[in-house]
Amino acid sequence: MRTVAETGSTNADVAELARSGASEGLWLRAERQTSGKGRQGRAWDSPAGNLYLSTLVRTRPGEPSPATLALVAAVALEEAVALFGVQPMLKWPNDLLVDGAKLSGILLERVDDAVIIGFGVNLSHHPVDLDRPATSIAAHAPAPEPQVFAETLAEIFARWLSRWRDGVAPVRERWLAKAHPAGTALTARLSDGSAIDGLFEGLDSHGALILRLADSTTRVIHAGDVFLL
Ligand SMILES: O=C(O)CCCC[C@@H]1SC[C@@H]2NC(=O)N[C@@H]21
Repeated sequence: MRTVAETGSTNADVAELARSGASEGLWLRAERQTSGKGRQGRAWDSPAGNLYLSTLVRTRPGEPSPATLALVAAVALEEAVALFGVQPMLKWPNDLLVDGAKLSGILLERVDDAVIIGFGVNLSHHPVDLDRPATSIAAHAPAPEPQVFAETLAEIFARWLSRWRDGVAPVRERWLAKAHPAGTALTARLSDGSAIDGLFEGLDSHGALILRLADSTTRVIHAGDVFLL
């Protein structure tokens, strides 16, 4: 694992390395980021003390849908966090929540056949944002050292990645076991600003969210933000 004191974004760095032919298995951790990227074009505040870590997966023909790597990342992170004494709940697509507050974020980006996966985890502190409540491991248990957490996560991720290559089913099952139950009321906010209310029905084979709407039809959501009602 490579560690740097500071960079703009570990995802941007790993994307650059992927373009120049870097192999799968590369991990890059920064102690802080100056231009951390979140989902949906948001910024990810990245002061020292928390985890900023990215890796790269090279996808191959015949493997499960690359979009389902979001589930691999989420189940690996959930397992790592639980090892440090905090039991989070997964929220689609790959947020970890503790008592409804966001503990971490995962950002997936495509570069040709590579998928860059970036993990941001609030280990020792969290941003205060009344619209989007956040929390940290430190708020519930002793905060791990970022390097120790990073190495633990990399090991667990490798295990889930290899299971995923044999088929997405066990990853999907694990995700569902750790997520909000079927029937949970959710609002999905799409990138065009529209919002859809529905009940959580499950995940399709690409890991997309299936919502049961009030008129009993289902709607498949591929990208967006989801809020628990
Ligand atoms: O918005 C989210 O929930 C996703 C946040 C992802 C943040 C991580 S921190 C490490 C990696 N580098 C980035 O610039 N972003 C991801």
